[in-house]
Amino acid sequence: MSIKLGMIGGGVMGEALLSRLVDRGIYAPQDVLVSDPQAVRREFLEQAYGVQVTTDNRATAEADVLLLAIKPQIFNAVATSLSGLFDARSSSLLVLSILAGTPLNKLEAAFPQQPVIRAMPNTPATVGEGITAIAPGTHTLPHHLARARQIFEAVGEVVEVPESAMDAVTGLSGSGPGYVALLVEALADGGVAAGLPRAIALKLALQTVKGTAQLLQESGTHPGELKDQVTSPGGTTIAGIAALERAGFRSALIDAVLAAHQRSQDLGR
Ligand SMILES: NC(=O)C1=CN([C@@H]2O[C@H](COP(=O)(O)OP(=O)(O)OC[C@H]3O[C@@H](n4cnc5c(N)ncnc54)[C@H](O)[C@@H]3O)[C@@H](O)[C@H]2O)C=CC1
Ligand SMILES: O=C(O)[C@@H]1CCC=N1
Repeated sequence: MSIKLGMIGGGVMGEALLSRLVDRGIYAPQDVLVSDPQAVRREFLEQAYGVQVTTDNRATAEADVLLLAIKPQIFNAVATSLSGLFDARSSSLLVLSILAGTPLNKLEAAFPQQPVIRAMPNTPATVGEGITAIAPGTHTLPHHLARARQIFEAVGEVVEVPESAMDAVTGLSGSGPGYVALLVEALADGGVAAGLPRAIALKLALQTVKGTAQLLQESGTHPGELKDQVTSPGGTTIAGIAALERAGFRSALIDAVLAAHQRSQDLGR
């Protein structure tokens, strides 16, 4: 069995990455081995993407690249299941960890002498619109970083940051899709409160968020300038913005990023 990509944990984020990597031809399905204790996940991933599946975490380390996509809380158990594997290994295994909070020094202790890269993708990766921050470890060489870039560019954009920035990245772009989903839902609720049918309200909310993000990105306009362009004197938008300011909208978002940043730090302890 020749395995090029091993993956430990085939849940939400693992699948998001896997689906695009296979779809884009970065890996052939038969070259991928996913380990997951849940039979239902293994059967689904095998059928949906044609990848190989196992319950044996050690088998995934036969690959050239190992993607860790388990919850940070079970990292120690997974590390124990792999112990001793690297003592006699002749070739290096590139380890890519997407675990929130889990620091490089902890990862590197579990994969002695191996190149390890800490990464933080986000769920828009599923549709190729993710953004992933990557931070190199002690044994990471330029070709390892290039490989990580190639893998994560299959699911969106990639930025390189020092590891010290990773908890902040997690609080912003890693967790960000949750905040934006809440925003879309709340905007639709507002539309419903103002008398719109639910389906129309959701469509309006979603396309407004998507279109505004695209406009900001493509035009390079500063968000404050776009806000000014929408805001007619004595008009509707300034009435809405005043209500948002009274409710502490901006500080709520700043606090959300800070709280998630803190939680990411706590998970690493
Ligand atoms: N969901 C998200 O938006 C993002 C998640 N992450 C990170 O990705 C990682 C995975 O998160 P999700 O995919 O959301 O979680 P998930 O719970 O959907 O997936 C985790 C998978 O690991 C499997 N698993 C449990 N014990 C295992 C073991 N001993 N060996 C192998 N597999 C095992 C589970 O059966 C499950 O399928 C986390 O560390 C999280 O911090 C990073 C960026 C975004
Ligand atoms: O909520 C979490 O812990 C993970 C990490 C970033 C997004 N989801």
